[in-house]
Amino acid sequence: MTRHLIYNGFLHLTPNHHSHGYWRTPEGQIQYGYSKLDPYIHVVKTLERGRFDTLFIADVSGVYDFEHSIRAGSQFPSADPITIVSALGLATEHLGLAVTSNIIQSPPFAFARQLSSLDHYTNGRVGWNIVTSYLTNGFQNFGYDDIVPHDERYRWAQEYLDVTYKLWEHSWEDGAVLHDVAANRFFDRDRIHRINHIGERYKVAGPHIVEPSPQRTPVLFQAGNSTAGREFAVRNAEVTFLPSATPEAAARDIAILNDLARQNGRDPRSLKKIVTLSTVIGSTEAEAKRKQAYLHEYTDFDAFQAFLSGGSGIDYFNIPPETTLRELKEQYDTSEHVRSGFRRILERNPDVDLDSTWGGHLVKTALLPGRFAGTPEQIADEVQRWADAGVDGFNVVPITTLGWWDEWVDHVVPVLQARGLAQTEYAPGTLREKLFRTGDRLSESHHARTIGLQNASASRAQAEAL
Ligand SMILES: Cc1cc2nc3c(=O)[nH]c(=O)nc-3n(C[C@H](O)[C@H](O)[C@H](O)COP(=O)(O)O)c2cc1C
Repeated sequence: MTRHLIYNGFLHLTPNHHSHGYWRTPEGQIQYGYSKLDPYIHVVKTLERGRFDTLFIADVSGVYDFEHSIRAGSQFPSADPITIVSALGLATEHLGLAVTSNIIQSPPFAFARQLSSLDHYTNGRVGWNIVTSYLTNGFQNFGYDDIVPHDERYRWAQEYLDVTYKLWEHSWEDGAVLHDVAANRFFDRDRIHRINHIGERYKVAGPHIVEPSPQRTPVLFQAGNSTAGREFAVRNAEVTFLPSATPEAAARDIAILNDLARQNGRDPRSLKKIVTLSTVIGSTEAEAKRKQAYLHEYTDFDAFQAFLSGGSGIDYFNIPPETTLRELKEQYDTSEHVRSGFRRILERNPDVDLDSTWGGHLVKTALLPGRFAGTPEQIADEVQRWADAGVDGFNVVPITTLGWWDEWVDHVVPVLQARGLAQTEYAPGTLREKLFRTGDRLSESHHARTIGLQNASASRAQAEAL
């Protein structure tokens, strides 16, 4: 393989991630096992068999709406991804394990401690999908009356990250672990520092209370393609998810991000750009299309609309289906929720007619899983098109989060491997080393490394007084 394309298995610990309504088919009922551990063990073993880079667990900390998403089990309920990582780590040897965690649900000190612990227990295979949360109900579950405005969430996220960076990268110097029996020193207290972070939202003394893990900072994943989202990505992310719906759109999005990275003094290659790949696999094209039609037939459009409404802040149920895409686009541009979402919908079809109606568009393009239906060879062609546009990899979206992966691994992966589009063996080392081949740690020029500890000398004095 000339270029390492990244493959993430994308799922959510919930009955229905993106195939809203499919649970009503005999095939979809495998999702009844969503709250058990064993089916996920099978998933990660399958992903590892298929040499996937990472299991990527999505998460929300609230409900999309109180009607259809609850009735249909659409991203409701949602178990905490962090709780499953130790178990999945034990069942695997190489697979990266990336969890989504938003900035509202746990204070940065507690979260940094959890991720350091997991990075130890998985020998350095942990990643973090940094999200700011887009659900109003999510904010209401953590003491807010309403969603915090979009750009303010990104400022908040930066402070949250800065606290975790100080804990992961700066609280413990290299060489702090001594195990020196003769000197009676397990640790070198002079190399372990309080961080004394005092910011707008957080006041955290430290020191970090987990010793540095193999990667220190977990591999940083992020999505968000608004202006604020892109700035956040080039400052922090190592892997970013593009909303691009076509290879042409991806090439444009990549060029914008690369320019921004360069302006920020960052090597654009250090930021991997990946897209969503959702497929229906058939042994013939006709079979794939039949399966896609079946998926479509069982789509629960009310649940799908609730999902779109909760994420966008636009109540589609109160918008007449004859509303034009142009009118909706204007609302999305100023929405406090997900700004790049509607752009993705528009770009799915580059020739989209802005004067066409929302109702027509919904029916035509509802299917996230199954956006591309074809044979393994056709899927490999599609992968090649994206790779040629410059994307670094894919979030593979299954039809059902449980059970479906064998089909991909048995039928698609061998074709991808034969064409040099997927790895046949894992590289050794931590997740970061596997993905970037530049070592276990974040690069020295990354903001997390350069931020240092303000008042480092004061912190050292305080550390001495520990
Ligand atoms: C592939 C992908 C996965 C995402 N997963 C989650 C998730 O699990 N939880 C979440 O709250 N947001 C998730 N998001 C939403 C992003 O975190 C972000 O809110 C969104 O991309 C909009 O950002 P923007 O307004 O800067 O464009 C995901 C987005 C993408 C494209």
